Amino acid sequence: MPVTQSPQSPTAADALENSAFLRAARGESVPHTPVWFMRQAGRSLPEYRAIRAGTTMLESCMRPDLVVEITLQPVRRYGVDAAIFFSDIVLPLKAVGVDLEIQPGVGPVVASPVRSLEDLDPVRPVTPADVTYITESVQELVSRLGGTPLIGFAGAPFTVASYLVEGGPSKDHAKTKALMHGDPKLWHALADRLADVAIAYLSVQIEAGASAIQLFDSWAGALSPRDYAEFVQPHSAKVFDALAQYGVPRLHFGVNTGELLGLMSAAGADVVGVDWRVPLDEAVRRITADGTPAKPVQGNLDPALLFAGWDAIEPEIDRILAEGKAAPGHIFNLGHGVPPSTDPEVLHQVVRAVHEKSKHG
Ligand SMILES: Cc1c2[nH]c(c1CCC(=O)O)Cc1[nH]c(c(CCC(=O)O)c1C)Cc1[nH]c(c(CCC(=O)O)c1C)Cc1[nH]c(c(C)c1CCC(=O)O)C2
Repeated sequence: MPVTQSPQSPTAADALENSAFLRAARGESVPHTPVWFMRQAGRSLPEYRAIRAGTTMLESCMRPDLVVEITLQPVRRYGVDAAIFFSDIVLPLKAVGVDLEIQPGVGPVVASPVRSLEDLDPVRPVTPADVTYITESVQELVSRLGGTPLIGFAGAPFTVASYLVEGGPSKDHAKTKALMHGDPKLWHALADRLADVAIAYLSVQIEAGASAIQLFDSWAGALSPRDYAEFVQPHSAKVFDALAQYGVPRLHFGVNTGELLGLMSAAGADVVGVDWRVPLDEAVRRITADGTPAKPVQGNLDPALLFAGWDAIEPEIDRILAEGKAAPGHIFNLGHGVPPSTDPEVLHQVVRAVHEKSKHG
């Protein structure tokens, strides 16, 4: 097994290995339920808005000074149990020269959407030399974070393909589904290429010291289980298989994936992320329906609840912690990303409550 870079001191390495996040991800007993938030770094934090002023999103992702500071901001403010690397799912494409940008308030926009096999030529996996700033940022973060794990991430083949085929964000993913069914050969070539893109990008992050990885298939919930099984699962499985050699926990998440939880788990995830639509104990039933043993789950407070007041949030935390006990490990999170208008104080209160309520649990 390749040895990932350890933090400098043996005590930090020990604290890291025994962190609540990594223990829960491995299904081991924990001192408290670990908690972090998808999109914990970002516009909800005034210190993020200040440091990002005048720099585009993708430029920021290529500057280690900004990546390190932005990744650390929510860890400092909230005391979350894990940091997530500040980057974006389209960064590895930008890094190899695919013509795209991230438009504020919109998302990734691609200049020449994929329509033919020739359009795949620019879509190639990064080499470490393409992204020295990623290696540098991860190494610096690992040494600064000490006992707090750093989660690396990438976009899964379907979700990244959707941006490349639609040319930008889409509600129905209609062009992507049309390509999938109308030209399966091109679809599989694209998805296979994007599996290699994710493997390369995640390998760089793990080799630089990331303790876990999350594969975001945010938009997979748009697919029927049948389409997911035929057109998507084999490509995501390729990513998980290729990373197994590193031995770090592999998390998998998508929105609206209630019907897909079993298939997404079977793709090779060690931890299954769940949005707010399916209670965690029901998610465990769906994951184990085909006879596979239960595995740790992550989730699943509805981000909309962050605006409902503490009297509404607190019972939801209690419910989610109780339902999470059905799994061999539970990592508390939202059911999707932190909305930009969230009051950071509410997130801080959630972290404190999860820790307090789950102590010795
Ligand atoms: C689908 C997707 C994207 N990017 C990502 C996903 C999968 C996760 C999910 O489902 O939310 C992944 C992502 N993007 C970003 C992170 C940072 C780490 C974290 O979670 O804190 C992560 C994990 C930073 C970002 N990525 C982006 C921002 C906002 C940029 C800004 O601050 O102007 C951030 C902080 C831009 C982006 N990039 C993308 C979108 C939809 C947007 C938002 C567009 C907008 O509303 O402005 C594509």
